[in-house]
Amino acid sequence: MSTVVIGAGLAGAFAARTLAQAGEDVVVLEATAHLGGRTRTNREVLEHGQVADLGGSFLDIGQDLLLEFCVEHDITLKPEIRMFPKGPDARYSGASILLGRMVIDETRVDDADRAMLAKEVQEALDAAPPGEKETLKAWARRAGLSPQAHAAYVMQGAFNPTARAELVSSWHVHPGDIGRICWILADGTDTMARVALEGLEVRLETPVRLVERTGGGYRVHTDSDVLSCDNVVVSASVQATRRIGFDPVLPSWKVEALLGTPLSQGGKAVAQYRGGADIAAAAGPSTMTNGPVSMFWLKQGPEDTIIAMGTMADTGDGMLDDEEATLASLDRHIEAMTGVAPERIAGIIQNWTTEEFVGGVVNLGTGGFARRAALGAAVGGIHFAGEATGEWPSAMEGAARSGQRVAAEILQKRRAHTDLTAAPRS
Ligand SMILES: Cc1cc2nc3c(=O)[nH]c(=O)nc-3n(C[C@H](O)[C@H](O)[C@H](O)COP(=O)(O)OP(=O)(O)OC[C@H]3O[C@@H](n4cnc5c(N)ncnc54)[C@H](O)[C@@H]3O)c2cc1C
Repeated sequence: MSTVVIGAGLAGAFAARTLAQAGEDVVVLEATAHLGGRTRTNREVLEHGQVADLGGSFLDIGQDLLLEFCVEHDITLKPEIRMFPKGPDARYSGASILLGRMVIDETRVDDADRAMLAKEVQEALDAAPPGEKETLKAWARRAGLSPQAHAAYVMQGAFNPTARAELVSSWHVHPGDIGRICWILADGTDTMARVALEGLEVRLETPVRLVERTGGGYRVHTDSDVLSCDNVVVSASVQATRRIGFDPVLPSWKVEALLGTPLSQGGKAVAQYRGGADIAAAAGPSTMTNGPVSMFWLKQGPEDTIIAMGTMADTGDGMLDDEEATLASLDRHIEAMTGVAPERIAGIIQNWTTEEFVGGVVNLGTGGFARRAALGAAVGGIHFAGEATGEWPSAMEGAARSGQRVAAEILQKRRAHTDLTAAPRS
């Protein structure tokens, strides 16, 4: 066997697929019982065969590798959703996000108030734009926003769940290069990894414990097996990579990069309701809130059902471990939008903070490109993929591209070796 890929998330799936297509022998070892990693989809809990995406769900404009992959493999994308409207001057910005539907303290902010808040924020953005690394809170203070505009501006940071929304860098919402046009996968986000891994050898519930260098290659240790190979692809999150043993130990620059790269913390809540048409009409494509569900969006299903999916920051208040309390809060947010207590028929929440083989949500670009380069650099025949390792920051596209990158590294090395051994001796 030539390559062992650790992890069946998008990075591992795209690495394995690219290698296999080039004729390499590949085995994928996945710690959990699921394909897709942080694009996990639950198919058991919701009624009418509806799927619950527990991790990544939006393919945003610019995620071209994955969008093309979906088109090529007949993976159905739901029609485009504009999560956030354009601002008054046709820009997407921290202010235009505020033009979307909004619930603060479980009370709907009416349209006139929202427009006032957005105007106040837009004027402040024009007068004193935030610095690239300035946090939402720091800028809101510097700009002298009113208390309500401050609250509304800062709560946007929790949209891509993070423990301390106010400490997210302004870069994440201004300029708003997120949520311009998004697509959701009709059959669940994990469909991409499932399709990419079709026909490949994948061993589920097989956590890798140790990667050991031998004379000419590597031995990969699981609880029940030791696999020998020429190359290893590590596609686990930074948190999960820290738990894998390496013998000899990884060089200090790699360890420092792994230790210095935080993941945001949080999860996802998904609830299914009756009365879908009324909820859709009142709530619009997406609603921002000041928690515990930071933002939710809707997907209509059969028989007038509707699914609300929301991201949750882990603020340490225990909500991510309290399914009923979290779903009840989502109910109250829907009620705030519609004026009627909704009839919930199913629900599920996913805590990524405590997920053993992930340990968080995403790397929010806090590392900078120097750290990304160190995270992605190979150590001998050990190649590192994953959303935190590529130029594309912290998203499904970044993960998939990083998988292709490590596959190219391995194939190039293989070609160079073949050329060398085939070269005539002079
Ligand atoms: C709640 C949430 C919402 C998100 N929303 C979006 C979104 O809307 N759009 C978007 O583009 N991105 C989104 N993301 C981010 C996106 O899902 C991730 O960036 C991407 O899926 C990461 O893929 P990956 O392959 O790098 O890592 P992972 O998906 O973490 O895959 C790594 C795999 O390695 C396995 N593993 C770890 N350790 C071991 C071991 N020792 N042995 C064997 N296997 C191991 C893990 O179980 C996992 O399956 C979201 C993420 C979350 C959690």
